[in-house]
Amino acid sequence: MNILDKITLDKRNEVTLRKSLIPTSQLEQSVLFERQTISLVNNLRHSKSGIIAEHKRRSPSKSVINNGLNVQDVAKGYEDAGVCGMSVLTDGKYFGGSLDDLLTARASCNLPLLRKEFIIDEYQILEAKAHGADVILLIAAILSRDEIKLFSEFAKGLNLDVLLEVHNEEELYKSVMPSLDMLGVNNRNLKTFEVSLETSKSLSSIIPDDFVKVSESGISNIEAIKELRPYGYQGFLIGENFMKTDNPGESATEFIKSLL
Ligand SMILES: O=C(O)c1ccccc1NCC(=O)[C@H](O)[C@H](O)COP(=O)(O)O
Repeated sequence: MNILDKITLDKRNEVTLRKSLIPTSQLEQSVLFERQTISLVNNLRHSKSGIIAEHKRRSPSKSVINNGLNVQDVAKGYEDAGVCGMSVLTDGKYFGGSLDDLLTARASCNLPLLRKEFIIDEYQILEAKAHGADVILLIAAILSRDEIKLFSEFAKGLNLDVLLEVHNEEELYKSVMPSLDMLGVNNRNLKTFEVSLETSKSLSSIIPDDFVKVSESGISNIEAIKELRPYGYQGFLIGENFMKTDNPGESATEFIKSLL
């Protein structure tokens, strides 16, 4: 069983439990449910850096990255650095995140926030909206085409942007549809955890121009971004490179300064 299968299996049990504890009507009554969302895709279209900076305490590939930070400082630091958006991992078991992290990030900055989660149920999209997210992630490797259509249309109905993540050609061909805003290529091989920018480069030409292209994972220097831009990438999702430092906001500031 690969890591995504394991995560998805656990997620199904987790979502069943969460649904039994908090009814959808309660999520829909959250004050944040009525808030006007901020579009990440618009920011990326007009940005010079295209950086989406992530809050990530640990991961299956790296175990601990950084447990000593608070979300508020990280969110404010990223906003001051001038990133386009912030990604907040909300999975607890594998990434050490939570919906509280999303809520804290929402209270701390005005950046578009991506709920970085393994979405397998519409309920998680309602949770995202109720906790201040502007964007959801859908992962093609764990969803059928029908599920991608259902979840992306549901998210668009809530004024959320949709980032669809693929790892290969097959996932890309299966997923392309008008209810997506951004197509993300994940450079991390989930069997070996190796990262290679070649994945983004090789898939770029088959991503239709209607979508903003985002390269995800393993971006650790500005040279990577300079290499990826000629392939049409406008968004760059960076986690570990910032989070492994004592001050992710400062690292993002330095990174963006040397990029522009
Ligand atoms: O990061 C992992 O080890 C991982 C393992 C299995 C599924 C997903 C995983 N990561 C989620 C992400 O997409 C990354 O956190 C994100 O792209 C940032 O990557 P990085 O800059 O390499 O931290």
